[in-house]
Amino acid sequence: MNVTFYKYQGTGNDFIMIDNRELFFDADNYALIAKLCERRMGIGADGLILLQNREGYDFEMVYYNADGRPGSMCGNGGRCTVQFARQLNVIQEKAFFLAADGDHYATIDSQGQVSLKMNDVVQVETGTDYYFLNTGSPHYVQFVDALDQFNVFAEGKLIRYNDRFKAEGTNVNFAQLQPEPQLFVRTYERGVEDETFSCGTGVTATALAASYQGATSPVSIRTLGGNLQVAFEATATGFTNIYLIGPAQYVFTGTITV
Ligand SMILES: N[C@H](CCC[C@H](N)C(=O)O)C(=O)O
Repeated sequence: MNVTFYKYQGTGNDFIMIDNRELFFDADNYALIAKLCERRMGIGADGLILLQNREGYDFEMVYYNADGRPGSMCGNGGRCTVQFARQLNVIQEKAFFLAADGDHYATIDSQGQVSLKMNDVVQVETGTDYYFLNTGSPHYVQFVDALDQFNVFAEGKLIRYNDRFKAEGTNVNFAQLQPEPQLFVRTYERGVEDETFSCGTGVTATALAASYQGATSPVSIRTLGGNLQVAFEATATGFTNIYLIGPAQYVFTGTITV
């Protein structure tokens, strides 16, 4: 079978996008998805996304981590799927779509920046040296010094595989407050099991955590793959009106025989 795919990236978090409106691609073939995401034997990506029809929505986003397993919400992938839906003429500059964590609204501005509304965060666990919250995916957030030199892979892996998290996994974000942009974030991603250049739900979680350390909305964030913004309002126990804003870019298209 020939599979036509589109490669997209959002601040360096890269995805294989497949137009599956006709359901030609077997969404349960996790081994094939892992193979396509593999960087030496396949196309190479941090994740794979199927764009599908869904009644009552412009489209549905079906997201898989690079290991082939169905993921939870992916913020950069969500922004890329919105841009992909526009390339396919499924939407113009506004979208209402379904993802793993529920409904999402998004808009694309004239600069190509995609603003994605994230689900409300109802609670934030605050530990002695960490925050733990769910922004569509689970995120552990720790503030550190000298983040440029920090071993994100080794330290992130230790937390992701500790007794608390090893069964379900968690994404692990390390962050540093700085003058401009306000925040620098690096993320070890579950399901990729490595540091990625950027993680949208992770940047969102870290911006919310940073508000307890004095950061104010909108928070500007630097990742290894570019800059993002997160806007939000605090509630009694969490946050509402959360937006993840940044670029989402088409890279190339191709066909692979599987
Ligand atoms: N890169 C994604 C996160 C994927 C979440 C996934 N790694 C998981 O929780 O299993 C993002 O931009 O939000």
